Amino acid sequence: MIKLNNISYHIGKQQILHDITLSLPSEQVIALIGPNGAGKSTLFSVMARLQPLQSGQVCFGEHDIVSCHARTLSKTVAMLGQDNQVQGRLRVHELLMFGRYPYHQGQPTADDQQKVLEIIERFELELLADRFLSTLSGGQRQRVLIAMIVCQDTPYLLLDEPLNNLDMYHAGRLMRELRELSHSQQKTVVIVLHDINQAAQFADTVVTMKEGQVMAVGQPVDVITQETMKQLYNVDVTVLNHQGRPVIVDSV
Ligand SMILES: Nc1ncnc2c1ncn2[C@@H]1O[C@H](COP(=O)(O)OP(=O)(O)OP(=O)(O)O)[C@@H](O)[C@H]1O
Repeated sequence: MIKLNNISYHIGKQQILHDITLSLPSEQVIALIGPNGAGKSTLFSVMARLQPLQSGQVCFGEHDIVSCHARTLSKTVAMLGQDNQVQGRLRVHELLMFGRYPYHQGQPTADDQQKVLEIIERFELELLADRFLSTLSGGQRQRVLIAMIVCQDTPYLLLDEPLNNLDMYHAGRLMRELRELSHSQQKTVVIVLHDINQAAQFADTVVTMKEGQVMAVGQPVDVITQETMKQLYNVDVTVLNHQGRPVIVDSV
């Protein structure tokens, strides 16, 4: 379980996060949705200790991020940010091996090699594995970055808009892989999505955020409603139902 207690965050005089208290269940895909500027990325950065925790408490299972050793945290939670600059002349398989760094500390073992191969297969990266990152398209690079995060093999994954640049096939494949990882490998995947229908189709739990606050938490069918979409995004939508899950259609 991920527990957030009374998280507030300021940048200068501006309050970005307002007293967020939230418990997120384990072994689920949890979609975090909300309008631009709601504070989703800021919350992720605080949770992954990329930004200082100014107030409150964040726990991933038994690990409190404040008292947790850096190496333990890197084996507990992995985060894909929105702004991913990969520097240097690296091949895809070399980047994936970086994801294993918390385990091998610079000296990869056969287990690390095996994990990288498994992830290459899982994410259908065979044809890209020997390519230099600088030669990849935007979507290919995004797929490789996600694969690197999964290589870290942490029980908790925070993915900020991972569907950016992905085509329909790869977006669907990724969401299915994440669901598979959560349900069969006991991963807890929290994922920021702007595509509400992806959240509706694949998430076990949906969390909505607006203006630095959590508005609602629940199953897609309970959270993704006409009223919620109006409240969050100020858009009028029609909500259909497909196999027990909502599908939204913009009514304008
Ligand atoms: N370095 C900064 N200085 C000032 N304000 C900032 C800074 N970083 C973020 N903010 C503000 O904090 C708020 C939350 O930003 P954040 O990036 O967390 O939102 P988000 O929900 O991830 O948005 P998006 O969906 O657009 O990615 C926004 O109003 C943003 O302008």
